[in-house]
Amino acid sequence: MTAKEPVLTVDSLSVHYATDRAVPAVEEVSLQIRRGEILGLAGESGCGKSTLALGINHLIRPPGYVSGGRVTFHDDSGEDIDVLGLSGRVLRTYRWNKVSTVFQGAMNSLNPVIPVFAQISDVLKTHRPGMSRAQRRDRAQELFELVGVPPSRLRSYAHELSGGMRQRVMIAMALALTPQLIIMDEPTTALDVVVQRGIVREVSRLQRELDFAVLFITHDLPLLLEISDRIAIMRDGKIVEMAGVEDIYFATRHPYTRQLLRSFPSLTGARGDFIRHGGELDEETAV
Ligand SMILES: Nc1ncnc2c1ncn2[C@@H]1O[C@H](COP(=O)(O)OP(=O)(O)OP(=O)(O)O)[C@@H](O)[C@H]1O
Repeated sequence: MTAKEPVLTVDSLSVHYATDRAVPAVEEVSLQIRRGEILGLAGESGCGKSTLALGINHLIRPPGYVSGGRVTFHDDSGEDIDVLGLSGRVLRTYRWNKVSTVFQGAMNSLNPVIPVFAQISDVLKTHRPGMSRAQRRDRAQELFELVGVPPSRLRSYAHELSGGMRQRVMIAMALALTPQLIIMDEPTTALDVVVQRGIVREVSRLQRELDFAVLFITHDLPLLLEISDRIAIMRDGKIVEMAGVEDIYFATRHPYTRQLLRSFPSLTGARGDFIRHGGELDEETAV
């Protein structure tokens, strides 16, 4: 299996919201996420990024509905899974085992009355019933170390952790079952810039170490230029451009992408120094 093979294919996916004024939130979107890559998805608020993420997870709820298209997960076993055809237990297993998601504000979705260890342990208990308590504890400890949270915090409750630590715990949970793809929808928006950058670096490092693919969604194009292999630009429900990071930055073909790039003044500084080159972040310029 090579790095260039797709892990997920979205084919002409359309999602509408049946409100008073019908909203076509995602319109005939086609894209592929390749094994082991970070695909950035950028676009201004309301362009349909979160709806696309929900669609990929088969999580669209009324008044939303999928009006057309397919989502296919290409499992590393060689099996192709028709995601929109899954339901019940098989769908739940797919969501944690194959593809996991860190949603916007997810750090507030930790249960406040249960220590974080028990929450990670629950995921393992449900999906890996053969694991003993000691194995679950060891795995939780290993996951905490991976995401940079001292394992001594395993007994903590969510309110005892900083926002950044809570988000790291959410990322640890998303990694728990070694999924092949992690979808991150504005995972750091609620955090201050320094903490945000720390977490994004961690995600980038983990991705290189563990080789899962990431769909990283944000309106923060400079951030995507730092961490992505390729970037898709979304506008009014459609993907208007998709290309490698350097092509997006130096040779964008689309006027809307140019407009988005111009809207970030910091991008007019040291030109392109912060772009991801061969998977390495430039530590000095990637502030
Ligand atoms: N539950 C809903 N009911 C009706 N319309 C919705 C619903 N959720 C989203 N929409 C509409 O669908 C469109 C796309 O919204 P979506 O949240 O997917 O965009 P987004 O790019 O993720 O925005 P943001 O960056 O602000 O999260 C918007 O016009 C939004 O108002």
